[in-house]
Amino acid sequence: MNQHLLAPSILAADFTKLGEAIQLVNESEADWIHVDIMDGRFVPNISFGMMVTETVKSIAEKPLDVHLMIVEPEKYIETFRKAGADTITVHYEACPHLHRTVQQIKDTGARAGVALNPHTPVHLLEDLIEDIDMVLIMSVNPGFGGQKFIYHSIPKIQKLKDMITVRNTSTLIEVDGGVGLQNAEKLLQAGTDVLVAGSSVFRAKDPRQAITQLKGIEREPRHFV
Ligand SMILES: O=C(CO)[C@H](O)[C@H](O)COP(=O)(O)O
Repeated sequence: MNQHLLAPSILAADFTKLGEAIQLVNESEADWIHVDIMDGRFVPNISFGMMVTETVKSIAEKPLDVHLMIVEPEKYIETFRKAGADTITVHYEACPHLHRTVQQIKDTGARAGVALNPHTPVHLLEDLIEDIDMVLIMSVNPGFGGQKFIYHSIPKIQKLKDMITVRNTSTLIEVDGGVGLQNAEKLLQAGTDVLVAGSSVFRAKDPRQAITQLKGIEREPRHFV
């Protein structure tokens, strides 16, 4: 049995009480704080940027998992690292020179993640998987919280897990979008290491209890055939 990580996404928090939301995560069993950066170009929505990230970092007691849903992410990697990002994830679809961008993230000392939109197949990472610390499988189309989970993400996670197992790399698999108690066990069983949960934590009646429940799910290792 190996324990998964949980990263509550502050996109779903009440922004008038963002400090309280961070405090709640600080005091909980959650592992990371997921920070969604949206630019209104790569995705149709605009969220927040480096100044909010820096403010979150100033009170966060857990690592910041920064997901850049932006075009030309290579222009902002050092800035987000300085703002406090511990993991920086860029989109496959936004990076024509992904190998270079991954190295750029690593050079800052941050963990390097690559996100795949729902339509992007995992085999496209075959020639880069050894260099990536984490692959983020988007299980909704990026841009908004509270969307319906796309079921096809599960076989995709299994394929990615098989690729990671064959290559014997320590790459983590993170899943983001529509994640909650209703599908977490299946996601973990398929090979997920990190669950991102927005609405299912911050829109829950009792967010603290939601975190405890999402962390409490156990998984047996999936046997590779
Ligand atoms: O990246 C995101 C949207 O682009 C969010 O992190 C994700 O959607 C989480 O929100 P929810 O758990 O409410 O689906």
